[in-house]
Amino acid sequence: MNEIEELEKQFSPSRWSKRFPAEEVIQKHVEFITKASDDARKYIPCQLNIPYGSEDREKIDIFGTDLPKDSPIFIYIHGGYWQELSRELSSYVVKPLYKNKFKVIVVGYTLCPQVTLNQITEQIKRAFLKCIEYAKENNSRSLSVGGHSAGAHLTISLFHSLFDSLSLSEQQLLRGLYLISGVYDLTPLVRTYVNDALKLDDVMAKKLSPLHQTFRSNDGKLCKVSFYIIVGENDSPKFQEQSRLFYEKLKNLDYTSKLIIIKSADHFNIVERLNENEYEIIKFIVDK
Ligand SMILES: N[C@@H](CC(=O)c1ccccc1NC=O)C(=O)O
Repeated sequence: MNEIEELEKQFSPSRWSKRFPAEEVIQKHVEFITKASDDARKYIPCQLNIPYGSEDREKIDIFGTDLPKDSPIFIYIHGGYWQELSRELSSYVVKPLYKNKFKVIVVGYTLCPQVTLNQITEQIKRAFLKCIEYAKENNSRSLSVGGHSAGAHLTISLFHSLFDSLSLSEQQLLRGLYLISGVYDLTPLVRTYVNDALKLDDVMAKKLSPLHQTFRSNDGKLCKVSFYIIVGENDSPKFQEQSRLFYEKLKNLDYTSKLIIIKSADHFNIVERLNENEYEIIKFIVDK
């Protein structure tokens, strides 16, 4: 394999599953998330399609609208290399958290190449501000955010660009960030198929990479947010390495962080299992 082929393999999560061959693992993933997401919308009281902007996909879905008003909130940002999937296909994460009396907000955003990745980060900021507004109106006890793959990148980008400008009471609302199989360095993607839709150059890729961005140090542990950097045992070596490096970066800056390797999980069942009550990530979210 030449260097580019090796890079493409490292950044093709489907090629590292030990359960199914590449095409099959994606097909099964989409089947699973479609069915489980439909079920969530059918059985869990929700308010769908709440706009946070004027674009078609600038909407959030709120689940658990029958729960006590001040219930804790979990916000979910889906993955798909910023160019696939949707919030409609992502309500499969709701059920176990709902059973644990969490409201879940699933965030939609426009995909590349219709918009740039930088524009997506701006959309996510606006979506999050809408969630904060909702949390304040409802006197919510806490707000946590979780993202998968590209969604983990968007989650940490949100923290990087927005956290310091929140009021103290808004900052104190934020409890945990759950970064699942995330992408933290975008520079290797520039030379792969992923960039056909992203159209990033080296400068922009670096600017948007959490591993290259400057985070202020958490002196005195003023920021109380807990970071969970989670990656699958069967994610590619590059994905595992990026998670480890990002965890080390946060740790060195004194943020409360935990690195969690999920045994026998690949890039896809690591999030599919958010549909299971006994899953360890659910316990991390609920027990914190
Ligand atoms: N083309 C990719 C697909 C992919 O990366 C993906 C698919 C669904 C959900 C998340 C994904 N990855 C990152 O956001 C692959 O080969 O696995």
